Amino acid sequence: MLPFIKMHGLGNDFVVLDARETPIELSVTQVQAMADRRTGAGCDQFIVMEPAKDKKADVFMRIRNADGNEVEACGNATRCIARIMMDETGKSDVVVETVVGLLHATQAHEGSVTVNMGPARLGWEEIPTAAQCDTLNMPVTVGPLESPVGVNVGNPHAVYFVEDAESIDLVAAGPHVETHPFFPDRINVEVVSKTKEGALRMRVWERGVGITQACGTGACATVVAAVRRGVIEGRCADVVLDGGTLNIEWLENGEILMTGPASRAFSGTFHSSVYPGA
Ligand SMILES: N[C@H](CCC[C@H](N)C(=O)O)C(=O)O
Repeated sequence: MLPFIKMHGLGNDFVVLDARETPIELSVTQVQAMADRRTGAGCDQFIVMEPAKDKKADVFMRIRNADGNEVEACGNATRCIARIMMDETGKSDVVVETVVGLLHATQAHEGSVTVNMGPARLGWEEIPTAAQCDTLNMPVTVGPLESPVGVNVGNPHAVYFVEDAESIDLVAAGPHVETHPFFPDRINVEVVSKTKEGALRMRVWERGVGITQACGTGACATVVAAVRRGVIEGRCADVVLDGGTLNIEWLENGEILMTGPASRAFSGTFHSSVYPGA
C-alpha cells in the first residue's frame, strides 16, 4: 500500500507522496490514474517529496500535472510542502527545492505561508514563445481574448485583461490558448479584471489540468502583468480566485512574494492495484 496526504491551497488540490526514504518511480499513466477524481485520489497536481539535492534546501518537490506531465512550478503546492516541512522541523523558515531553483518559505499570519517564488521571467525566449514578440502584448487572440501579457514564474502564463472575468467562457477559450502553436511548451491561461484599487479578480485555465480553484503562480503572473500594464498602482495586490484570495507583491528586485493558506485535508493509501509493488 502507498500512503499519501491530500492537501490544497484555496481548493487547488494535491496528492502528496513522500519518497524521501524510498524512491518512487511513476509513469504518466500511473499519475493519471492516481489523480483521477473517480478511480484515484483526485487532484490537480501530483507532488512527490524527494531528498534535497542542494544542502541549503529542506526538501526537493517534484510536480506533475493531473495529465501526468512534470512541470516546473506550483505556488499553492509550494506553500503546502513548506507547511509539511515547518510542522516536521519546527522551523518557521524552510527552503523548498524545485527543478527551477530554491524557493524560500516563511511562516506568515494565521497559519498562512509566504513564499518567494523567485524572479519573474519576461523575455520572449523565457516564456517561451515560438517567435520574437513584445511579451507585454503577445499576438494570440482567441474569441474575446486578445493581447495577453506573457510572464514565466518557473512555468509559463498568458494573462488576459478583460472587462469582466466572470463573463468569459474559459472552458471554450482556455484549451485553445493553452495549446496555441505560439506557445511551444503550452501555457497556463489567466483572465483578469480589476475590481477595486489593489484587488484583481482572476480565473484560470491551467496547462495540463483545466479550470482550477486557484493558481499561485498564476496569481504571481497576474500581479506582474498588472504592474507592467499600469492596471494597479504600486506593486502589491490581492488576487481574488474562485477558491479565495492570495496576496502578491512584485519586489523591485524582480522577485515575487506570494502569501496564502496551506491546508491539510486527509491521509490515505493507494491500493497495490493502482501502484504495483505498493
Ligand atoms: N496550480 C499551480 C500551477 C500549476 C501550473 C501547472 N498547471 C503548469 O502546467 O504549469 C500553482 O498554484 O501555481
